[in-house]
Amino acid sequence: MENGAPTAKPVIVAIDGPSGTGKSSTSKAVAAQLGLSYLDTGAQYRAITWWMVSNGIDLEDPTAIAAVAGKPEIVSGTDPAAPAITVDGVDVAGPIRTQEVTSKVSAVSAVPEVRSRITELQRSLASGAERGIVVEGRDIGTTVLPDADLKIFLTASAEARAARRSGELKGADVQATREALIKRDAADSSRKTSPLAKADDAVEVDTTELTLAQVIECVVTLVEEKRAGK
Ligand SMILES: Nc1ncnc2c1ncn2[C@@H]1O[C@H](COP(=O)(O)OP(=O)(O)O)[C@@H](O)[C@H]1O
Ligand SMILES: Nc1ccn([C@H]2C[C@H](O)[C@@H](COP(=O)(O)OP(=O)(O)O)O2)c(=O)n1
Repeated sequence: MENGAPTAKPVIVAIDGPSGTGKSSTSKAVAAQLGLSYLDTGAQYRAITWWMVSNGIDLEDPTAIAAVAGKPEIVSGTDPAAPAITVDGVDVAGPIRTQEVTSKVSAVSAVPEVRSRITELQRSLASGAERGIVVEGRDIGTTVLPDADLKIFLTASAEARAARRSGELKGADVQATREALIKRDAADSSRKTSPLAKADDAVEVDTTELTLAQVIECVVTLVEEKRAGK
């Protein structure tokens, strides 16, 4: 605090939506631009899934998943310029993005014991962010941080999302990517515990026809308006 000026109240921003709508790229850029922390909650669910796969846990059996949900120590960095994630001290930023983890993460993240463990980590990171934080995921506005200052729900057509994702996975078939995306969204939206859903008080932004720069600008403006009390 300089010259006795009051420190700005930390701002909590929740960004939810299905896969490929732009949550990670938007959240990282908004956090960097506004000097806030950043948390990728999907990376945490991927990390616990990676640990389960590496330890041979039967992922068809929710009881087996629940029994070991408390075992791995997951540590997330919150610097938007260098998002980091470790499991029991091992850097898993690369391994959590494999096709195998992607195809299994919905089954693991549907287990209530996994969700309560990860939700606790998320709340602790959010409350410790001095200047505020942008947290992206599926249930942030509805369940993890229902009192967030601003909630955004990003959407985009399945075609746009599949094209974006297959662009990332160099050479991936757009049709196959589209089907895998739709299947994962359906699983994430239909699970019993904190499914992917738009909070009643979230602002919905359809990014189908917007560039990433336009989405970032839109969210930055919404945060600034909130901070100004508009
Ligand atoms: N509005 C947009 N227009 C075009 N491409 C986008 C847009 N938003 C994100 N992307 C690209 O789409 C891909 C998926 O975005 P990402 O932020 O990872 O989505 P999510 O976190 O919702 O799954 C990335 O390669 C990103 O650069
Ligand atoms: N808050 C969250 C975030 C992610 N998940 C689950 C469901 C998602 O399919 C996976 C992976 O999330 P991630 O955001 O990495 O997915 P994308 O491939 O970027 O779309 O994790 C969740 O259940 N709750």
